[in-house]
Order: sequence, then structure tokens, then C-alpha cells
Amino acid sequence: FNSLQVVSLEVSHVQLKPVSVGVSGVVMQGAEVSATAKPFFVLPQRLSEDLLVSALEEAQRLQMDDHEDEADWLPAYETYVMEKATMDTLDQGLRSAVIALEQAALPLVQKAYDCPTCVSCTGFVRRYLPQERMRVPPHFDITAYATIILPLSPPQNYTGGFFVQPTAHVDSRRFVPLGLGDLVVHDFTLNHGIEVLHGGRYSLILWISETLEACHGSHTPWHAQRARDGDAVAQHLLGMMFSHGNGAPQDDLRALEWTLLAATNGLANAQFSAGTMYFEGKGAPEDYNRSFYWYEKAAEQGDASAQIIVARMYWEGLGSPADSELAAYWYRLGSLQAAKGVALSGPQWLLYS
Ligand SMILES: O=C(O)CCC(=O)C(=O)O
Ligand SMILES: [Fe+2]
Repeated sequence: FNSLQVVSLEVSHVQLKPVSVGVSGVVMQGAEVSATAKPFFVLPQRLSEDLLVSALEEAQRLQMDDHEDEADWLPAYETYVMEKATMDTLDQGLRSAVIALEQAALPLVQKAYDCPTCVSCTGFVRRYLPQERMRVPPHFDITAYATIILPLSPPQNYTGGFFVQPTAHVDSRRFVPLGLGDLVVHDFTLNHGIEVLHGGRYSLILWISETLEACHGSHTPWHAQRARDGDAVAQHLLGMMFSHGNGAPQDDLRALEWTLLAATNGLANAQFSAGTMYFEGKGAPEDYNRSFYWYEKAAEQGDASAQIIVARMYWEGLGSPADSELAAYWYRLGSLQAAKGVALSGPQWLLYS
């Protein structure tokens, strides 16, 4: 149960189809989205090369924060350029890039995601370099109603980059090819991530709030009603917010409640979280049977970490009868994905000891 070898991911690309959207004219719509996700869009070449060159130079000089990233709790290597809808003091290139980005994409956000009151709330620059951070694992943006992404680095500086992943299995991962000045627009229902395979990449990201009021109060009111209406992604995100005390008070009971609703609605990310919460006794007494039940559901949907954990639980007879054949079966599936470079997460004892 150790030494998972890491080899490179195969790169396959998402199919983009031209569509016409309101005031923004022709944009490219991604076809590889999950059942719950709204479409995402690529706006081709909305920023000039000159602007991108100076914005990239300035981004390279920025001091990066090492606070924890909300997708994997490792140092983020990001720097805020806008907070609560107010732009920080920035050099000319980055400042112009933020303004141009908003002008190019906010009308599309308002139209495509049906929110005329949407505003840019939070902006940040991210850096992906070898030895620091080369990935953000698949996730939903917790505190944004919608997101606008501009890679500042030209495509020849790196391979890989932004991907979407409709299922929990890495084989459903599709990279979105982005040329110089292309932007991505997506909403909170899109499971996405970053995997830089070679080289280095800088990006400029705007998180959009549904209203200025929500932005100023650091609230995400759009999740509450949707979660009550049965949207599994919104339920999962509320669960994460209560669990981590991010955008909501820390509250394990409510975290488990929302997570179980999302898990019951079939969202693999939530099934994995439910497994971990029962394993660690968060929001409910420690319960290996329930933990195993939810981990196995996530494993069946293709989640690599869940597959390794379920293997371990079958091996130990933890929450299930001991079964070395099933342990080997799940271990093989999980390690095949780990060998493709998928980062594993979860209780360390279940993954690695
Ligand atoms: O760096 C990017 O292009 C996007 C990163 C991302 O998905 C995030 O910070 O939530
Ligand atoms: Fe994201």
C-alpha cells in the first residue's frame, strides 16, 4: 500500500462549438460538461498582445501569498488584485487587464447566467511554477457565482492548463485550449481545475458575486435557495462552507446535513466528503460503516482517492467485511489513476500507511 508511481497525464481537449450570445457576439461553448453544470464559454482574443505582455511582466514581479487554497489546503501562490469590488493599487498593465477583462466578460456573465446584478467582487493573480504548485485539483468555486479566467502566459509557455472534468474519474478530464488573449467564463456548477504539465503559467481571475450587497458582505446567498431547491452542487458547497467556516460559521452538524443531501443526490465530491466526515466523527459520531458506504459510492463513480480508501477498508475489514479480492480490485483502479498523476486526498492513515 504505498509508492504510487507518477507518470504524465494524457492530454485530450474539449470540443468547443461557436455559439451566439447576446451582446458579446460569437463565443465558444464547451461541450464537456456534467449533468448539473451550466455551459461554460471561451471568448476568443478579447485582450491585446501588448496589454498581456505588460500584465504578465507585472504579475511576475508580484509578491505571492502562501495562505491555504480552498481547493486543496496547500499554499496557494496567489495575490489579490481586487477585494470587495475595489481594485487594489496596481501597476498600469495589470490594472488595464482587470478593467479590460471585466468589460469583455461581465456582460456575457450577466446574460448567460441570468444575473443582471452580477458584479466583479474578488480578483487575483495565480502562479504555477515547478517546485511550487502546478495544479488545482478538480473543484467548484465556492465563493463565486461565476468566474472569469484570463491566462496571462502565452500558450507556448506551458502545456496543460485549464481543464473541465464532468465525472469523478480522471479519464473524463478535458483540457480547454486557450490562445493568447482568450478568456474563460463559467459559473459555480462547473467542476474544473488546473494541471500545468510543463513550463510555467500565470492567470488573472475574477470572482463574480450575484449582487454588490453579497460581495460587500462576503456572502453567497445564491447557494442557499438553490440548495433548498435540490441543486446538488449548491448543497455540496454549503456543506464545504459550514465545514471550513469559509463564508459561513463553522458548524459540523450543518456541514454534514448539507453534504448528505448532496451525496444522496449523487454528487461524488459530496459522497467523498460524507465518507470522511463519518470517518473522522465530524457532525456525527465516528461511524466506519457509514463512512465505508459513502466512500464506496464515490469509488464507484470513479474518484481515485475513494478507490484507494475503499481498498484499504476492505483490506482491514473496516466498515465492511474483510475481502482481499475486492481490496485488490479497488486498489488497482485507484492506483491506475494515481499513476496518471492524480493527487490523492483524504485521511492520511487510509491512503498511505
Ligand atoms: O488559475 C486559473 O486559471 C484558475 C484557478 C482556479 O480554478 C481557482 O483559483 O479557483
Ligand atoms: Fe476555480
